[in-house]
Amino acid sequence: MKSAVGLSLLSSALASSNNINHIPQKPFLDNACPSNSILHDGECLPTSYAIPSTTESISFQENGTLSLDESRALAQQADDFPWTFWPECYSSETTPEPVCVFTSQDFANGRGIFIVSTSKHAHEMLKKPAFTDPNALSRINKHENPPFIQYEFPGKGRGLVANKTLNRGDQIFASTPLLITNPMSYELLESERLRLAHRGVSSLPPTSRSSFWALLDHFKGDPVDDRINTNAFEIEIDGVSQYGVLPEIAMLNHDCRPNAAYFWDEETLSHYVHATETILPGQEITITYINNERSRDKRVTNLKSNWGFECSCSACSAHPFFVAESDARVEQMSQLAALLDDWTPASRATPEMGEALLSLYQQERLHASMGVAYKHAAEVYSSFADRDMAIKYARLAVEYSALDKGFRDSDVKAMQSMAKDPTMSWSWKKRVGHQRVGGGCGHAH
Ligand SMILES: C[S@@+](CC[C@H](N)C(=O)[O-])C[C@H]1O[C@@H](n2cnc3c(N)ncnc32)[C@H](O)[C@@H]1O
Repeated sequence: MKSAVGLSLLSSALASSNNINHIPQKPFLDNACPSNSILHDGECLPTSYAIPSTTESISFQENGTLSLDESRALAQQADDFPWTFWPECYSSETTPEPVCVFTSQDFANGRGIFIVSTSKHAHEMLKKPAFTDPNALSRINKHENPPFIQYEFPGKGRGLVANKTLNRGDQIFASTPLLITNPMSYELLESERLRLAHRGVSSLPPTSRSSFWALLDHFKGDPVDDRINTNAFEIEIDGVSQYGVLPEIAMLNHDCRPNAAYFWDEETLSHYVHATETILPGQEITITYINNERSRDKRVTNLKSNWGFECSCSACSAHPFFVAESDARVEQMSQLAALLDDWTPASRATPEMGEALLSLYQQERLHASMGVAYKHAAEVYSSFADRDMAIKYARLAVEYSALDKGFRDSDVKAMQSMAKDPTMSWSWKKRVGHQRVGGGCGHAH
């Protein structure tokens, strides 16, 4: 299960009061240095800053002495250099190559982005449609006339409240991150990691920089690090789990029974949020920061230890009787899911179990993750060769899972195929002949 706002575990181990001052910026003076070097503190820069003729295989050296203006001028001197500033880099014994801050102020029509990563990873990102296809972001970062207003909630700070009816499947946001940071940066000295993060924020275009500084700093440590820790989403790029900060989506508060779901689209480097049920005007729009398919105590502990707040959502603050009932349902859900996941010849799974699982998800108001239950139901019906029921639930699985996992997700694609023709699914007839223990008719369809 993906986790949402998620850097706190990593950073709490590393957090300290080691605040870094903003990097001083000196005005850049046109200089009389040769074209492959630059004036710095009255001297032409050393060879580690030599400008390559191609951006493909640049290996940046550890550096850290250039002002932003100087590094902008150096970047401008290189042919086809994709970044707005010459990257500042640091390395340690455990980093395979220097970790640098790469900024593009042009990215996403001038919204900008900075990436703290190795040159190899950052240049892989440049090959994504988000950078290469001018139309890839045509539906992204459109924040005019939003379907919500910002509201201050006692005890949980700012949140977003619907100002019109949102139906299941309605898009609420689609945004690109202001920053992406690779966990490898945690292998640098903390002062160097923080320096790269501060440098990145200073290098964003002014509007995006202001959006970053307007974010909540829940833990009150280093001001940049804290904003990242409080607001980052876990995102995967080229198989590597990283952290991204998206200021619009970071305004959504947590609820264990959320009414919206999000997913990350790696190709467009965009994060989408959709309504997963009807949200009426005046209702808060919420997402989940955690896996909710666990007991209330586990959810509360997770939120407290990783995000530092007491969960006050209705599922967490209910009367102990209702909490116990909810926990029992969640436990039963996990048992049913395990039975439905058993594809051995001894499997006792039945379509009735799939129906029971769906009912429990609905009772628990876990609409945002219903895709999982619909997938189980589609597969179990397919395994008993019930074509129509497999199609019905496969269609629902696609609709719900696409909101939660994204339209490129492998489960979504598998359910799309099943909805077209269940007989081609790997699960088709897998359990025909199995006894339907405890289920209605007691025989296979
Ligand atoms: C990503 S921010 C959400 C927006 C935030 N409320 C703000 O004012 O910017 C996450 C922070 O919001 C607060 N928060 C989110 N959901 C909450 C909840 N259910 N109960 C209490 N505080 C919550 C916590 O301080 C958490 O660290």
